[in-house]
Amino acid sequence: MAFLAIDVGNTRLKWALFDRAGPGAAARAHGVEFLDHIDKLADTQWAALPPPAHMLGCCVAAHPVRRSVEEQMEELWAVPAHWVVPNAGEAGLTNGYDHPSRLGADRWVAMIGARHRMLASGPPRPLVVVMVGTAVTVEAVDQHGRFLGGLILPGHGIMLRALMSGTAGLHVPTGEVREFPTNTSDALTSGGTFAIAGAIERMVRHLRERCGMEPACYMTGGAGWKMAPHIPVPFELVETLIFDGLLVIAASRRGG
Ligand SMILES: Nc1ncnc2c1ncn2[C@@H]1O[C@H](COP(=O)(O)OP(=O)(O)O)[C@@H](O)[C@H]1O
Ligand SMILES: CC(C)(COP(=O)(O)O)[C@@H](O)C(=O)NCCC(=O)O
Ligand SMILES: [K+]
Repeated sequence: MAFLAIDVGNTRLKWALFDRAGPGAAARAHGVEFLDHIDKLADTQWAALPPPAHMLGCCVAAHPVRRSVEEQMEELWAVPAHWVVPNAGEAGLTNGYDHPSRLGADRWVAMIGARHRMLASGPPRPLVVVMVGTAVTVEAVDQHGRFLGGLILPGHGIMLRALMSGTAGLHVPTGEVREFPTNTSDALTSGGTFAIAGAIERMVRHLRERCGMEPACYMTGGAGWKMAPHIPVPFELVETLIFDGLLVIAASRRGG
C-alpha cells in the first residue's frame, strides 16, 4: 500500500514514497526537484518507482505547476492526485484564519505534523512552527490545537533580490552572519537572518503571553539549516514536518 507524499513549494518539489499511509511509516524513496525541471519527473526520479496506491500532496505553486505534476503522475500510474485544501479543522487542529481555505496548504500541513509530533513526545503545549523556504512563515498554535495566526516574511533570496533591485550599491556576494557586520555582504546576510530570528522571537513571546505557557518551537524548510545557528529560542529542526503532516492527514481521512 505504498503512499506518495508531495510538497510543492514556490522553488522546489519534494516527494517521498512511504510503505503505508500513517504516522511513522518508512520512506522507501524520496527526492527533490526544482520547479523548472518537474516536467521531467516521469522520465527521471519517478520512472523506476513502484506504483503508489494513493497520493496526497500540498501545493502552493501556480496552477500550471500542479497540473504538470498531475500529468507526470497520469503518465506513470493510475493513482488520482489529492491535494490538501485547508479547512476549518483537520486531524486535531482548528483553523483560526479569517478564510480557512486561503491559508497556504504547506503551512496547515506543517502545523498538523508539528502538533502530532509534540503530542507524541509529551503533554500539550503551545507551538511555534517556522518554515524557511522561498518565503518564511511563523505560525502560532495554542495548547488546544487552535491555529491562532501566523507571520509571512520574505525568505533570504527574496530579501536580497528586493534590496539589490531597489538600490544602486548593494550588488555584492553573499556574506557571513555577524552580530556587528562591517562590510556590505555581511550586513545584508546578517540583516536577513536576524529579521527572521527576530520574527520568531516575537512570535514565541506573543504566544507565551497569550497561552501562559512556554511554547515548543519546530523549524522546517530547505533553508532551515541556515537559520538553525541563529534561532534565539530552544527549537527542533524537523526536515520532514510536511511529510509527517501529510501522513497524519492521510491516516485520519482513512479513519486510522
Ligand atoms: N542546497 C539548496 N538547494 C536549494 N535551495 C536551497 C539549498 N540550500 C538552501 N536553499 C534555500 O531553500 C529554499 C528552498 O527551500 P524549500 O523549502 O524547498 O522552498 P519552497 O518550499 O518554497 O519551494 C531556497 O529558496 C533557498 O533559499
Ligand atoms: C506563504 C507561502 C507563499 C509560503 O510558500 P513557500 O515559501 O513554502 O513556497 C504559501 O504558503 C502561500 O502562498 N500561502 C497562501 C497565503 C497565506 O498563507 O495566507
Ligand atoms: K514549502
